Amino acid sequence: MTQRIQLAVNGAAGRMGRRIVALAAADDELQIVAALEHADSTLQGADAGELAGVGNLGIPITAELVDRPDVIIDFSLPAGLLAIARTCAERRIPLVAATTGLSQEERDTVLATSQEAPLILAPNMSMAVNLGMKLVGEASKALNGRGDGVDVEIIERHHRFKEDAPSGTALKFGEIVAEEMGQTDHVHGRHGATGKRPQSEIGYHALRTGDNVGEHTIVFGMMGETLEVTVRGHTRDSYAYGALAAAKFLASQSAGLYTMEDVLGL
Ligand SMILES: NC(=O)C1=CN([C@@H]2O[C@H](COP(=O)(O)OP(=O)(O)OC[C@H]3O[C@@H](n4cnc5c(N)ncnc54)[C@H](OP(=O)(O)O)[C@@H]3O)[C@@H](O)[C@H]2O)C=CC1
Ligand SMILES: O=C(O)C1=N[C@H](C(=O)O)C[C@H](O)C1
Repeated sequence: MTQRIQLAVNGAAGRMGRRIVALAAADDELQIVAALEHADSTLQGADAGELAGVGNLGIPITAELVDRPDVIIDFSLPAGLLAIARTCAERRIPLVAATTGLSQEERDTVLATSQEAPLILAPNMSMAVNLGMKLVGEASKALNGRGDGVDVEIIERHHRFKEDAPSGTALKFGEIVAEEMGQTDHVHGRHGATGKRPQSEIGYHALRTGDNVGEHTIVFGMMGETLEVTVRGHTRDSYAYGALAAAKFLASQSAGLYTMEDVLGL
């Protein structure tokens, strides 16, 4: 029998961490070897499988990574990602980094990990969202320079518990559009006497309602017609399956920066 890929999960007691634990526990190619949380977590010592609803796995939530797993998946907070990225660089452990809400400086710090270890840093691991990014890139290229102008607005909806806005995915969509169309002003919501809308803007609108697991709509508004690209998550497993695929991909790579396009073959 081939050796299973030994997986550690950072943020293992969170909404995403629990889905990663549950799906990895049912995956013949993976073995969960560590479930990490910050030292102050009230869930220290609890069994990761029990928390994830898949029964006792004999893997307690802990703050310390004792052994060297083949790969780590992180869904935590910026501070948690920065700490685990440091560990991955020191021990040359492949890292799938999914946490959003990083400052530019934090992002650069995490990206530097790729000099020592294989790294994917992606705001969204879902197949549909990553395909949506390709489609939005194509649309932006095709619409660039259109005579009567194209107004791009990005609307995202997430659950009430989300701690960052706009979503990392919305920002990435904006980056993709701006790369093709050249908008330089990124505007977050509008209020008051805004004046006419300049073509140099991309507008971002973050809705926070109930238990929404994530929706993104990219609006290309023109004179006479509108094109919209929408991606809707139905469950968190859309992200979790992508993260597990990324972990399997990354476990056998050498140090460097990889993308979800590499993983998904897009
Ligand atoms: N790339 C992608 O595809 C996706 C990315 N995300 C991103 O993943 C992140 C987590 O989302 P979600 O699971 O919903 O959030 P949760 O708040 O449910 O989970 C985060 C977990 O990380 C824990 N944590 C906090 N600080 C640390 C630390 N220093 N070290 C280790 N663990 C820590 C939290 O503990 P405590 O609750 O005690 O603070 C919590 O258990 C967010 O940034 C979100 O935007 C989410 C979905 C998809
Ligand atoms: O916090 C979430 O839930 C999500 N966060 C990610 C983001 O900020 O883009 C990805 C997904 O939309 C779910």
